[in-house]
Amino acid sequence: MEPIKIMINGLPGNVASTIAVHAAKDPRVILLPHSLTGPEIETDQVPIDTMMVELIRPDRCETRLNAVAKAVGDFISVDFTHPSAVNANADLYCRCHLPFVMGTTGGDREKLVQRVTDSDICAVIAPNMAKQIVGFQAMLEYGATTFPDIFRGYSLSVRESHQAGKADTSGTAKAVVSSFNRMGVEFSTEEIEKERDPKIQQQDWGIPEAYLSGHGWHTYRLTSPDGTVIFEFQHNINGRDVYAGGTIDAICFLAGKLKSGCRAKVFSMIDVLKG
Ligand SMILES: NC(=O)C1=CN([C@@H]2O[C@H](COP(=O)(O)OP(=O)(O)OC[C@H]3O[C@@H](n4cnc5c(N)ncnc54)[C@H](OP(=O)(O)O)[C@@H]3O)[C@@H](O)[C@H]2O)C=CC1
Ligand SMILES: O=C(O)C1=N[C@H](C(=O)O)C[C@H](O)C1
Repeated sequence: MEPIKIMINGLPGNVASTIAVHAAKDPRVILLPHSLTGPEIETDQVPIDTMMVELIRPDRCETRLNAVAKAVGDFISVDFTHPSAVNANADLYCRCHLPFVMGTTGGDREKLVQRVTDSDICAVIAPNMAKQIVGFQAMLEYGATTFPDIFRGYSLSVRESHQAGKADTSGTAKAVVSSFNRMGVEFSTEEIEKERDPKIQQQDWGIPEAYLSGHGWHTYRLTSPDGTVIFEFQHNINGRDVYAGGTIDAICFLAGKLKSGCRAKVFSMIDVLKG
């Protein structure tokens, strides 16, 4: 298969930068030297591997995306930007007929899916690209479908810790809560306990100092009504490298779907893992 051209949006942000460095070395993809960036970014380019990547601020994004598409032909956009940009960026990709992988969390998720199904493109949308976490989510979905109400009456606590700059509540935690809801657990995503204080993260949680600026630790605890039974699920990720493999798999999966003529469809990372 020919390498797939991709644009990684969200540079010089943390996750976009990590994924771009991996992509630049991966023979399955060709990283285009352009990236949509935030309104606050003042530099015009950023080094990734051996290339300089042009940074495109929101006021120029549509003109530049159309110009790049005209110059290089088909490509897949990969979005690790900001929760506040999710719906506007998806709208932009749809208007420009650009299939995309959306790793960014937050925004109006129903509207996001609807926008793609009303368009002539396809997208992979998932709050977590780490394949082992996606596998865990698939197990929970299996449980929810096969044994609905298995945890009815149980109480749930959800605690997540991320770097201080994280703008939203974990999208992964919200997705996991929705599976537990389908297993009969009454719990609202507003009840998710967020930790963003590096001091507490290091002292109370034991998160290594090197990863205070980049981690995603999640603990889900289910307790039976009389307190005699406890289940605890935990996934603790240090750094961001783990998201790169799944993201590049998602790009390849999406390219395959487009080649087979698929349009107006949203896929999850569970679809990618199964595919
Ligand atoms: N699906 C997954 O597996 C994972 C998802 N994520 C998600 O990825 C997202 C990014 O996380 P992270 O890299 O840590 O965040 P950062 O804040 O480090 O980076 C976000 C970048 O996006 C830029 N940005 C803001 N608005 C726009 C816009 N309209 N268009 C393009 N770029 C924009 C920001 O610029 P500025 O500084 O100007 O705001 C910043 O450079 C989050 O939603 C996070 O939850 C993270 C890890 C894994
Ligand atoms: O912002 C992050 O860092 C992460 N965001 C995703 C989320 O909100 O669940 C995935 C992971 O937890 C890291």
